[in-house]
Amino acid sequence: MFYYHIALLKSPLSPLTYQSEQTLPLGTIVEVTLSKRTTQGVVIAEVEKPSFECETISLTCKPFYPSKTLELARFIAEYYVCSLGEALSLFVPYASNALHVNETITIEITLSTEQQKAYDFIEAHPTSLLFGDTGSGKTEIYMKLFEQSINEGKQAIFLLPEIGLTPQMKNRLKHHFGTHVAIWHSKISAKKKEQILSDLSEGKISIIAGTRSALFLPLQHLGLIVVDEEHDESYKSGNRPRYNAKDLALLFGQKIGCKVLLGSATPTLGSFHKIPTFRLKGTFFESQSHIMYDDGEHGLSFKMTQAIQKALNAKKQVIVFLPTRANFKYITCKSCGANVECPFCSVGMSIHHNMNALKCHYCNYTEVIPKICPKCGCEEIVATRMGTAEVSQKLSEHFSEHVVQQFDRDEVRTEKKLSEILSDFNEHKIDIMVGTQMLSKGHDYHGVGLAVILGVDALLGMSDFRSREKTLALVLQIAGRAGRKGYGEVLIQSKNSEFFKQYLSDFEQFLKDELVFRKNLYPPFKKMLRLMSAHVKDEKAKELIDKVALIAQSFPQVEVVGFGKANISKIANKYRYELLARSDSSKALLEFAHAVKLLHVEADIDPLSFS
Ligand SMILES: Nc1ncnc2c1ncn2[C@@H]1O[C@H](COP(=O)(O)OP(=O)(O)OP(=O)(O)O)[C@@H](O)[C@H]1O
Ligand SMILES: [Zn+2]
Repeated sequence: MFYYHIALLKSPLSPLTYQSEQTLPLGTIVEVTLSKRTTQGVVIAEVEKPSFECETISLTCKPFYPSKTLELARFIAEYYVCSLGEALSLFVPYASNALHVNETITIEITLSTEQQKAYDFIEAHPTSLLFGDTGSGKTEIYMKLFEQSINEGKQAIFLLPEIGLTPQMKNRLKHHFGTHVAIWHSKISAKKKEQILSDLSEGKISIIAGTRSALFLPLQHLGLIVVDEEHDESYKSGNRPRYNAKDLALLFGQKIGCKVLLGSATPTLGSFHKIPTFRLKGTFFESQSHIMYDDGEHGLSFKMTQAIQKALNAKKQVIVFLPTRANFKYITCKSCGANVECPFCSVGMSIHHNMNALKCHYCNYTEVIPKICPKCGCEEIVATRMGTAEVSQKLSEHFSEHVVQQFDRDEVRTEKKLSEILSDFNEHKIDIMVGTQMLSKGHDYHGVGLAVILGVDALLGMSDFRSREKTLALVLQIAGRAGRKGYGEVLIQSKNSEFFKQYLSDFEQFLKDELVFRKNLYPPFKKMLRLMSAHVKDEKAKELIDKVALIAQSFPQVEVVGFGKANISKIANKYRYELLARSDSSKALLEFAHAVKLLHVEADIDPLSFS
């Protein structure tokens, strides 16, 4: 009889011991029973006969995890504080009979002299950062790298924040690489996924373009990972394991020996600080942009409608950005000052006029818009902080001859609708597009003459040490959608125009100044860890975080920055508390995280969100 440690897939449990009559290679996927239920696990180690009775492995499966994957999963389990089974579950296993086909291809792109310099720099560095302005032509450089990768008989992964949002990118890839490229994201159908996996194992696919989960596909000849828009927070998983695909790409690069390229017009401070950087300046096409400010109250101002009118007169298109969905973010009582809150979350609910309802954006709870303040009974309650639906409506009324389109998650619910809107926009069937963050995601349209940016002061004022970096990056990305070819204007509504004036034309200077500000306090100089407790009973959640704080005392190298109620102290009826810790030593921080083995407490290493 042989004995093995089995990591149970998708289970938070530590590996368990099972027996087998035949020897099994490490990485074999097996079926075992646990409390009378059949479940899948992975053979991770052969062990001595244990002193207790153990159950027999019931079945072995064909697909398997190679030793490299086991090694990467071990790192993920250690670093992101999860079980090995959970870490392995991220990966798609390998088929046993994978083939490889060598092909050569030529694509029709000629790089400019500057682009070629960037390309040579990337070729010369195993890991690099392409810090290229919006519209500078980063994408074309990636395409050339993919061409080279195919011609070397290697495979490449092209990570994008939300490929679903950019059908344009899909078209560019398909145009150059045809069936050599496959698109992968969590919303493609199971059937389609199966087809891609089968094509992969037959060696038909050389490039996988997709969201963060694409990193875990079985690629035997991986030679290159490109992480586009590396600053984008959607690379970080919001669930356990809370990994960051960008950081994992860098790790995979080291462990597998493949090349890694990060690209962005607004790189994160961490990447800029650590990684050899090529600076690609200016736009590929001749273009010129003019930035204007409006320091009025939040809402549509005369200056704004004038600027829009001017762009429309010049037959240009306009994009209007706001960080808020719905008609209004809050409904506020004039007497007691309170926002009407969700009964299950400690957040104000938003007004959606099309449903005549108040809706919670955290748990989706919906109720009728009240006529009086539920707290004090006062009859004067007013809507505050305009959202996309309201601005769209106002602009449609004001510019009734023109087509206005709302562009956010409420309006764009399917991929079909998304491509329709974007292709209408491309064909200039839409004059004004009003949207949320979705507007900032790498769209390349040549007709946009004006970008209007609203509501950024609220983002700048968030209690997050990264709020300056995040807000500036967002504004730059949106501004970068205007005037990609020819003349473009940007109008920013803000009372912080000094800040934007100083840095919008020089993000690099911002990064340098920010490094000074973060020194000795925050990443990239310190490591951070956030521990969160959540429970239906308030006192239980608090008790848990108190326990965590007590455990922290045994780790002298770990500094507790603070602990107590989370920013949003209740979501979906669960009370939330948090502890924020930092350290110079990654090792000490992880030891502390692993020492906190409490049910209902979750660890988030290198946290990006503090809400
Ligand atoms: N070498 C080239 N030959 C022809 N067209 C190019 C070349 N490089 C860039 N372009 C064109 O310039 C425009 C901007 O390039 P691209 O979209 O690659 O910029 P980007 O750096 O990815 O921008 P962003 O950061 O805003 O997404 C595109 O329309 C692209 O097709
Ligand atoms: Zn709610």
